[in-house]
Amino acid sequence: MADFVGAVDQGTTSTRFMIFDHAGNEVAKHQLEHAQILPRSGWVEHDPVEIWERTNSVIQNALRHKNLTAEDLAAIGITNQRETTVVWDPRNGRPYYNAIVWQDTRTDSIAAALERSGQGDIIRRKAGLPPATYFSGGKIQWILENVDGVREAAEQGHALFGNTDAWVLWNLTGGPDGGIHATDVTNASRTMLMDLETLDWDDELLGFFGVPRAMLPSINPSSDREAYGTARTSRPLRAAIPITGVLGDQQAATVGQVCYAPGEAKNTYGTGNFLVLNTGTELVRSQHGLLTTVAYRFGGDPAVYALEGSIAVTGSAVQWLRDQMKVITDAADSETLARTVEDNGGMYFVPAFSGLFAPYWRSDARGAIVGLARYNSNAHLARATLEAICYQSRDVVEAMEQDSGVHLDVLKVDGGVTANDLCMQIQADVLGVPVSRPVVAETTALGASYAAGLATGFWRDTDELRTHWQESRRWEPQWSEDRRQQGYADWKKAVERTLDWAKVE
Ligand SMILES: Nc1ncnc2c1ncn2[C@@H]1O[C@H](COP(=O)(O)OP(=O)(O)O)[C@@H](O)[C@H]1O
Ligand SMILES: O=P(O)(O)OC[C@H](O)CO
Repeated sequence: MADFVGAVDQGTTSTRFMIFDHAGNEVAKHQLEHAQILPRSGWVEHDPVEIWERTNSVIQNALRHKNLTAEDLAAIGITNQRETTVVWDPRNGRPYYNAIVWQDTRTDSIAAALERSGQGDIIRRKAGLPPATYFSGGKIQWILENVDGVREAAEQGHALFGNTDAWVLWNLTGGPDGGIHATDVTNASRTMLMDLETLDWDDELLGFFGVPRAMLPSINPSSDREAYGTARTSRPLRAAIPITGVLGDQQAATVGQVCYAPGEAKNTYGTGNFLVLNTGTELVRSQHGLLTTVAYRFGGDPAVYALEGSIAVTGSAVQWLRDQMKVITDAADSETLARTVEDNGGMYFVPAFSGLFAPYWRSDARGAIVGLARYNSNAHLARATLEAICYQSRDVVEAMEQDSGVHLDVLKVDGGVTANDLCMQIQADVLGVPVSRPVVAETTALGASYAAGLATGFWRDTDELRTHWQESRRWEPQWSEDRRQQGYADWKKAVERTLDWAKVE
């Protein structure tokens, strides 16, 4: 009898494999980073072969470290960085080009042209998304137009598209030897190619980007007994394990944070930040710069939708302090350094490296540090970086409250940055509501395991999953209302200064 469920979490900076027991406790984990390839300003790529090799290694290592075998796993889930686009040749498994990452802005002229032609409004209505560099449609178009031979190959069925879920799934299920080409509704809802009502690829949308249907994976529920087949490759599992859960990482975190009722929300702090609010089985169309997206679909149940506030740069601003500016040597040092000052010393940092995502959607924005005086130091910059993470989250919380009428009485958080105690305290201060982190902080992998385990009966239903959630830490707001209001007003002024900077053709 298999006592555990496993999940691959293929993220922007790393890939991990995690194993959970029946009570949702972490049993094993292995994680490996992959290279961030930055060929030009605004371009961000990953090597899909490296990602697949890392996936293999983390599965093997997580099992080996705990003396487990594949037979100990009842099922596997896959969750992934969304939108990041891989196009490969199914005859040999070779990618035609590096994966174009969600943060990459090379498709800004494609997005601008969609807006100019009026097609942007059709994309908003059908796909629930503003035309932006963020989503997969423009990235596929770019590969079709710029990589020799791919368009012809795609028309003949020799080029497959997938986000990294589909790439990992295809490889795990046999690769060129019968690999399954499939994705789930949550990933498909991030392409600008799927109609949110029919939950199918839409010919009009495919036409906007010139994407042949033959390259697209089948769209399936996020939790499904049949669609994703079994992991049967000799490596890394050496046994046939059913793959029964697939969903985008932010939707997986929503499932892991047990946000199963309309009005429940979570905010994940990783490379970027992603606030997701469950809106139930009704589509809510944002009037304030949020995305309408699919939260999850379990088996034959109706799809559950969400409003999402996606922020491109949060934890990656801390990486920038470390790698580019050499202000710190480790992400955790951002806290130590920021604690040496009382406040930001008047300095605001808006890390609009990829333009601004929600709620602004301005690809012409670029990063700015404003309010500088000779008094300011590295410590103020560290503090301003943590504040930027929190103010950007306030921007999307405000938009969410305006769109949905839901007023949060507590913000559920998770992700790498939540290890930063000062940042979480600032978040409570900036929002004026408590911030709460669960015991299992790896909610993304947990949610993918839940999706997989629900399909096989390892877990009965979402009521059972709810009983697993436990708070580990809570931060209460401490700022006065005056300080909160003044700080936010200054932040909004700083955001204004970043706009209309980059030239979009
Ligand atoms: N103590 C910390 N303080 C601030 N940021 C941190 C800290 N620890 C990790 N991070 C940031 O968290 C991010 C990684 O979080 P993770 O949830 O693993 O992200 P992802 O899933 O996007 O790869 C990195 O951008 C890193 O800079
Ligand atoms: O891999 P993460 O955690 O940075 O998440 C990336 C998002 O899915 C992008 O939409």
